[in-house]
Amino acid sequence: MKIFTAQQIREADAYTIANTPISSLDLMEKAAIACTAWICRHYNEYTPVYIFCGMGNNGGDGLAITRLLRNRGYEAHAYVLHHSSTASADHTANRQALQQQYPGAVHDIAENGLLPRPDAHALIVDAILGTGLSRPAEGWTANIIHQLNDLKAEHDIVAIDIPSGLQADASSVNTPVIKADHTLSFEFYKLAFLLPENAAAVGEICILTIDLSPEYIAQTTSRFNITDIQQVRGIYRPRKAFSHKGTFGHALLIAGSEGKTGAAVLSAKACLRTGVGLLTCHIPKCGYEIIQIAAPGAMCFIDEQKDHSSSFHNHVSTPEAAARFKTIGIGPGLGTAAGTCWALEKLLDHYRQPMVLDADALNILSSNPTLLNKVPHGSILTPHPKEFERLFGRTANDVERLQILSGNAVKRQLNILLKGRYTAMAFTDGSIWFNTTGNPGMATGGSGDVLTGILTSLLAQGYNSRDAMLMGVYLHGLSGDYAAAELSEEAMIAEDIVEFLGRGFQHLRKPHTC
Ligand SMILES: NC(=O)C1=CN([C@@H]2O[C@H](COP(=O)(O)OP(=O)(O)OC[C@H]3O[C@@H](n4cnc5c(N)ncnc54)[C@H](OP(=O)(O)O)[C@@H]3O)[C@@H](O)[C@H]2O)[C@@H](O)CC1
Ligand SMILES: [K+]
Repeated sequence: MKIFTAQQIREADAYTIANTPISSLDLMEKAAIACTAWICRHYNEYTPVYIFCGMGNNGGDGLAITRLLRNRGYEAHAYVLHHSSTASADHTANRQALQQQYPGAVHDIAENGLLPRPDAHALIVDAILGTGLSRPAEGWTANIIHQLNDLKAEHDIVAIDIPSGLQADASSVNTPVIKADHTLSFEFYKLAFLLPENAAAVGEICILTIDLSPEYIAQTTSRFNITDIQQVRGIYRPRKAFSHKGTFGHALLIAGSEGKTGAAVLSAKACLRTGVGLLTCHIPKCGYEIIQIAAPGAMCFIDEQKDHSSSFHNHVSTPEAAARFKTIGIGPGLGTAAGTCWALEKLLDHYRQPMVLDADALNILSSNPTLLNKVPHGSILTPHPKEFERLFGRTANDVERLQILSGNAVKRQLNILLKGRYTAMAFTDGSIWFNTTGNPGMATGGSGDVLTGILTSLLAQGYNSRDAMLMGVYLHGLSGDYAAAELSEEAMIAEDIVEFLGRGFQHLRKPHTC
C-alpha cells in the first residue's frame, strides 16, 4: 500500500472528482458516511456527540457527520471554530444542509470564544484541521487543541482524517496536536501515523475506503509504502515436490558468547524453522553442548576461545571456503571482545555475499565506522533505535531519522531495517517500506535474535535481500501475532515466535486450487 503525501492526497482527490462521475460534495458525503458508520458501531445512540469543526473541508466532514448522526437518532452538535475568515465551498454546503434539516445543531464559536463543556460520557469528534494544515497551530487554535486534550481523561476523542495540528509528512514534535483515541483516515495511511513520536496523537488507526481513483493510485509513485499480505504472498515461494536440502542453501550463523548462548539458540532455531537447508553455527566452547542439545538440526564449529568467538573468519579465508555458505548471519549475543572485533574485520575482508548483521555485530561497526564500508553491498542491517543511533548518530525527530535511514541505505548500498511498532525497511533505491504485523508482546528479549535467524534463512534459500526483508519482517510479526493470540502478549516469549512460524507460513500459502 502506498503512503501518499498531503499534496498527493489532494491530487488524488482532485483526480477522482475530475475523472470519475463523483462530485467533490459526494466524495465528502462518502467520507462522512464511512465515519458515521464507524462511530455508530463503537458508540450507542445515547452518547452525546460534540463535533468540533474547522473552516475547511475537514470541518465540512464534521458538519456532514453531524447531520448523518442526527439522522440515526444521535444528539450530535457541530461547533464551528472560526479560525479563518473564509469557509471552503463544501464546508458551506454542508453547513447549509445541516442547518436546514436540524437548525439547532450548528453553533458558531468566534475567534477567542470559549468551548462548551461536554456532557459526561460525551464523545468528542475532532474535525478542526485535516490535510490542509499549512503551519503549526498557534494562538487560539493551539489553545483549543490544549483544551480538548485536557478533556481526554473523561472523554474519547475521535479524529477525522488526521488529528488536528499533526503534519502528515513532517515532524510535529513540540507543536500542539490533538491526542486522539482513534483516527479515522481516508484511503491511505499518512506517514505521520507510523512515527513513534506520534503514538500518543493518533491512537488506534482505522483506514476507511472512499474509492479514490485506482488509476491515480496506480500511476503515482511513492517513496513510502506499507507491506501487505498480497505482496508477501507474491514473494513467498512454496517448495517444489523434488526439493532436497541442498536446494535451500547452507547458512553460517556466528552468534553467542558466555552468558548469551540463548541468543544463538533462538537465532538458530528460527533459521531452521524458516526452512534453511543446512545450518552451521560458529560458537565459543562454552556454548557447544547447549546449542547441540537445543538445536540438534544445526551443525557446529567450535571456537578456540571459551567465552567468545575470535576465529570465525577462517571459514571464509579462501573463495572456495566462502562459497560453501550462501549467506552469513552474525551478531546475536556475539559480544564485543577485542578478538571478536578483529575476526569480524577479517570476515568482512573476505566475504562478499549479502549477509545479515545484527546486535553486537552492529555495535562493533559503531565503534569502528570504517568497517561499515566493508560490509558487502546488499547486506541487511537490523538495528533497534539505540543501535541505529550508535551507528548513524542522534536525530532531532523521527522524520529526520527516516531521512538518515534511507540516505545510508542508498549511500552504502545496504538494506537497513529500523525495528519498531512499524519496522521501517530502507532499501538501496531509497524507498522505505513499513511493516504492520507484530504486537507489544514481541517487545521481549530474544525477539530480534529470532528475526536474524529468519532473515539469514531466507537469504540462504535464495530470496534476494529485499524480498527476504519484506517477507521475513512480515512473517516475524505475523508469527508473533499468532503467539499472542494463543498465549497473550504478556506470556509470550521469543521462543514462541519461533514455535508459531509454522502458522505464519501456513497463512502465506495461497489457497490451494486444482
Ligand atoms: N483527500 C480526500 O480525498 C478527501 C478529503 N476530505 C477532507 O478534506 C480535508 C482537507 O481539507 P482542506 O484542504 O480544506 O483542509 P483542512 O484540513 O480542512 O484545513 C484548511 C483550513 O484550515 C486553515 N488552516 C490551515 N492551517 C492552519 C493553522 N495552523 N491554524 C489555523 N488554521 C489553519 C486554512 O485556512 P488558512 O488560515 O490557511 O487560510 C483552511 O481554512 C481532509 O483532511 C479530509 O478531512 C474529505 O472531505 C473527502 C475526501
Ligand atoms: K482532524
